[in-house]
Amino acid sequence: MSLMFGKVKTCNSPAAAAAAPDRSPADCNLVLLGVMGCGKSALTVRFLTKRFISEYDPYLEDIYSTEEIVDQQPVTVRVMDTCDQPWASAFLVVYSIDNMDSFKGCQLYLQTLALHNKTFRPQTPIILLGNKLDMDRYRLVSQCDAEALASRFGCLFFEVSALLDFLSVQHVFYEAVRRARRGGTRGHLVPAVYISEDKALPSFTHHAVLQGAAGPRHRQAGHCEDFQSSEQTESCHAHPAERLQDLLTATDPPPPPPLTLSKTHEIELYSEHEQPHSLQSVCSLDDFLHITT
Ligand SMILES: Nc1nc2c(ncn2[C@@H]2O[C@H](COP(=O)(O)OP(=O)(O)OP(=O)(O)O)[C@@H](O)[C@H]2O)c(=O)[nH]1
Repeated sequence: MSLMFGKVKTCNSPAAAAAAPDRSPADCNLVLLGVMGCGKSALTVRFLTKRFISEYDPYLEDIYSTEEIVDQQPVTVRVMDTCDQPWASAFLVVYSIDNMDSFKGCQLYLQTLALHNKTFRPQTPIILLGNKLDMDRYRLVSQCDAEALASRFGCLFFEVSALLDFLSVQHVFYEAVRRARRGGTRGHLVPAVYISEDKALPSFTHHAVLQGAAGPRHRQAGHCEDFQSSEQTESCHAHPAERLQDLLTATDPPPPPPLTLSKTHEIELYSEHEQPHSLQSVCSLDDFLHITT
């Protein structure tokens, strides 16, 4: 699979221009992890475009870049929606508050990331993010449990609704940028780790699979009923902690894969009540989003 990068759009905002007249923005790579359907694409698109779009093609992955001003400092934020990039400035581990399996999936991600953070300094910030707050009446994951999990892994915790609330979503992404800055993780390379989020589901998927950056993205669900039992499987489906440990024992992190730029389009995105938001990407938004309406 070729990797595609969104080209950084020209910074149109006067505030951005005033804040950084003569220096290029820092980069911040945010990676969203979470099981299928927890709302990673919705959060990504909400942050990038201020809009909520209800349906996406789940097989499309992409990386988008946008220039933002966070605490008066310009930053180029690259958002990677469950991609297999080998580096991240911060991770957003997402679940849906009305889906307990998605929350259990987060535990596995956090365990895996915690192992990674033990080995490498500076630590890569992690945010546990409960999505679909608008579904509160169907809530299955309590705030209390989520706070406890976040505290266990030393990460921040937020609940948002990609459907209802742009500002809260923006706040979380900005907070990730702040944490990445504080942690000094700018430009920090981490080993190539690919997490197949579908297989990370403890209850209705097979196994969490960590692979090199070029690894495929598996979609088919397996039949493992018990997360613990995945430890006893063959090596290609080993427990993620074991696979990660293998990766971490390598002295040199693998180099990033070559970047392949495809067509570039300037996309002008309008929401009903907002100013136009300009975003340049490697593909048209319609390629990325499967808009059914
Ligand atoms: N009610 C509600 N629905 C949401 C919210 N965010 C996402 N959804 C819906 O949840 C479904 C899955 O959202 P996606 O953004 O595609 O989830 P994903 O995690 O990217 O899924 P994959 O791409 O398959 O991994 C879609 O039908 C969205 O419309 C939210 O905040 N509230």
